Amino acid sequence: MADLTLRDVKKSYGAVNILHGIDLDIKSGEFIVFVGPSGCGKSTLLRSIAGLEEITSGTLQIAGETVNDVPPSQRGIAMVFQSYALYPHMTVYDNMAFGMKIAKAPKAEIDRRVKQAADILQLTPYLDRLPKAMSGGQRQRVAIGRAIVRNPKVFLFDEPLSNLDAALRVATRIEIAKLKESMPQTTMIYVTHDQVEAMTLADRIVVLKDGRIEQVGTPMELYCKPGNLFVAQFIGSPAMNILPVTIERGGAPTAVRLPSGTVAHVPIATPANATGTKASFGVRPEDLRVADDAEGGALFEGTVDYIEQLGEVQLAYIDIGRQGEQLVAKMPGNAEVARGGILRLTASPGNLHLFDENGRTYAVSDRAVQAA
Ligand SMILES: Nc1ncnc2c1ncn2[C@@H]1O[C@H](COP(=O)(O)OP(=O)(O)OP(=O)(O)O)[C@@H](O)[C@H]1O
Repeated sequence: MADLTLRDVKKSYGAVNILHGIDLDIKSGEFIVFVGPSGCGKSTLLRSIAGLEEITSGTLQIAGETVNDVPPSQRGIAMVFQSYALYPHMTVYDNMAFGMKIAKAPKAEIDRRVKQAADILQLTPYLDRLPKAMSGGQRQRVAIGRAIVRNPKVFLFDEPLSNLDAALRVATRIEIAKLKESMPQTTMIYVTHDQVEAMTLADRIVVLKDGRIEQVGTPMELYCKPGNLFVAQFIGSPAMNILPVTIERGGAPTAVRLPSGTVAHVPIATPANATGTKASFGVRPEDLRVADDAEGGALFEGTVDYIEQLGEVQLAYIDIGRQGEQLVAKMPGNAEVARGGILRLTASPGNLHLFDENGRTYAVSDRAVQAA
C-alpha cells in the first residue's frame, strides 16, 4: 500500500533540463502508465521515482515519506526492465530468490515467496532451468517474479514487453493485467510506447511531452475528451484527423468553416468573441462514416487517394481540400471503396472536436449538445 506524491519534480543533466516540474498524485493500488514521444522523459521520471536518478529539485514522497535522499533499496520499490537483467548462471529459482538471500531473509520464507510468485506467473515447472533455456516471454516472467518476491509497495515497469514478438507481447500483457488483479494493494507504474498496453492496462494514463505533463486521465477520458491537440493526436491510432478551420460564429453550437468551404455546426460551446478566430477541427478516423443521402449535407466530400486494406478494416486516405488536406477514414474491411472514387463522409456531432488557436480543447457542454 503506497501513495506517491510528486511536487515540482525537476531533473537536469548539467545545463539540460529534462523534467520541468512534475506534479502528480498517484493513489495506492493504482496502475499508472506513462506515455509520450521518444525522449520526453518517461524513463527519467520512472528512474527518479526508483531512486536510480537523483532529482535536481522538488519533492518525491512514497507512502507519506519524503524519499529524495533515500537509496533505491530502501524505497520499497521493485523495477522490471526491458532487458530482463537475469543472472545467466543462476537457475530461475535462484534468480528469484537472490534479492531475499542478499537481504538475509530466512530460507523457509524465501522458499515460500519464490514458490508463490512462481505459481502466480506459471513458472513452477521451470524453477530449475537456466534463463538461456527459456523463451523471451518466460524470461520476462522470471524478471517480474523476482520483483514480486520482494513484496514491493510500488512496482515499476520500464517497457517490459518491448523485446518480445507480437504474440508474446499480447500473452505477457494479459499476464501483467492478471498480476495487477492478484496484487490489488500494489501501486504500479508502467512506461510504454505501446498504445494498446497503455489503454488496456492503465487505471490512469499520464501523457508527457518535453518533460511536462500534458494530461492525466483514464484511458477513455483521454480518448473521448483530450485536453489539447497534442493528446488528441497522441492517443488513438491512426491519429485523429485535424483540419484548420475558421470559427464563423462562436456560441453553442459553434459554426465553423471547413477547408472545403462547407460550414459545419459543431455541438461545442465557444465564446462569442471566438468568432473569426482560427481553430482546429478534429475527427477520429473511426468516427467517420459514409453519409447517407437521406441525411442531408455531408461534412466532407473527397477523392480516395489510397487504401490500406487490413482485413477487418480498411484505411481510406481521402483528398478533401483545395490545399491538399487529407483525411483518414477507418471503414469496415468489406465496404466498397475504390481508389479514385468519390466519398461523402460525415460523423455524429458528439464525436467532433474543436481546439482553440493555442491548441486547447473547447469543452463540450450539455447546453451545446442540446442546442445542436
Ligand atoms: N544520463 C543522461 N545524460 C544526459 N541526458 C540524458 C541522460 N539520460 C537521458 N538523457 C536525455 O533525457 C531525455 C529524456 O530521456 P528518457 O530516456 O527519459 O526519455 P523517454 O521518454 O524514456 O524516451 P524513450 O521513449 O526513447 O525511451 C532525452 O533527451 C535523453 O537524451
